[in-house]
Amino acid sequence: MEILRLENIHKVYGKGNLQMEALKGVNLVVNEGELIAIIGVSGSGKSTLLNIIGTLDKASTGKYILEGKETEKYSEKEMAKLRNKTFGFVVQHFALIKGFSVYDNVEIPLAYSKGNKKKYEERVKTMLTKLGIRDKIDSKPNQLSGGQCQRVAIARALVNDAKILLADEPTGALDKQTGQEVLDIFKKLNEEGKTVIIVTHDEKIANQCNRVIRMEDGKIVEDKSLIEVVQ
Ligand SMILES: Nc1ncnc2c1ncn2[C@@H]1O[C@H](COP(=O)(O)OP(=O)(O)OP(=O)(O)O)[C@@H](O)[C@H]1O
Repeated sequence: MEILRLENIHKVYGKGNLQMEALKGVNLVVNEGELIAIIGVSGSGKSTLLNIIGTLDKASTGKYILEGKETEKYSEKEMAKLRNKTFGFVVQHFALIKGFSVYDNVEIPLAYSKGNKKKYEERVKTMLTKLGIRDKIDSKPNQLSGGQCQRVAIARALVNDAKILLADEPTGALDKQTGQEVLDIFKKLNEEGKTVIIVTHDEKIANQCNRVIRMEDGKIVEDKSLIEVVQ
């Protein structure tokens, strides 16, 4: 089932002489439960595309239909709420808050939800257990390895039960083995039903995804399925 659709998306940064077109007419349909890699050289528009998919940024022109509704139709406030419940974000350098414990970092997305504190505490602990870092609950990020930091970031991305995980170079700051372990987590989450989109320039990572989208100069130049998706 379709979860999101981009139609003829263009993204222009800057003004006047300094204009730069980062996306030049991108069309893309993502179905629920896909595991997608977006690859391409530096500057080809991968992060721009991921940020538009995650509604962190807006297209200059074109249509974005998220779960059947045009994103243009949402107010800023509605969009923020929808973003928080739909997307989990993971980035290359983890983006953890240094002075916060692991627990506090993972709890951040819940701070915006109104609900039972006890229930949230259970939810954070469940996520930490799932990611194999329950014993690090009181540690600060500088006491953790890179792989452990990325697990904390993934736990944070999942704590709201996001349907779609968006990861921008999630293995980029990790050694090969730790990067593979992080990819294995994404694969497992995908098997459990999450839709996962990973930006990477590592072909070995991309080749383990079900679908590989190659970007070049702001356009999708290749979109291939590596594994038949059972409908
Ligand atoms: N905020 C911005 N203002 C102006 N230009 C930008 C901005 N963000 C990105 N760009 C430009 O848009 C183009 C696409 O950038 P983008 O970050 O999407 O590429 P990328 O494929 O993700 O690259 P990388 O692999 O290096 O992260 C680049 O030429 C970049 O310089």
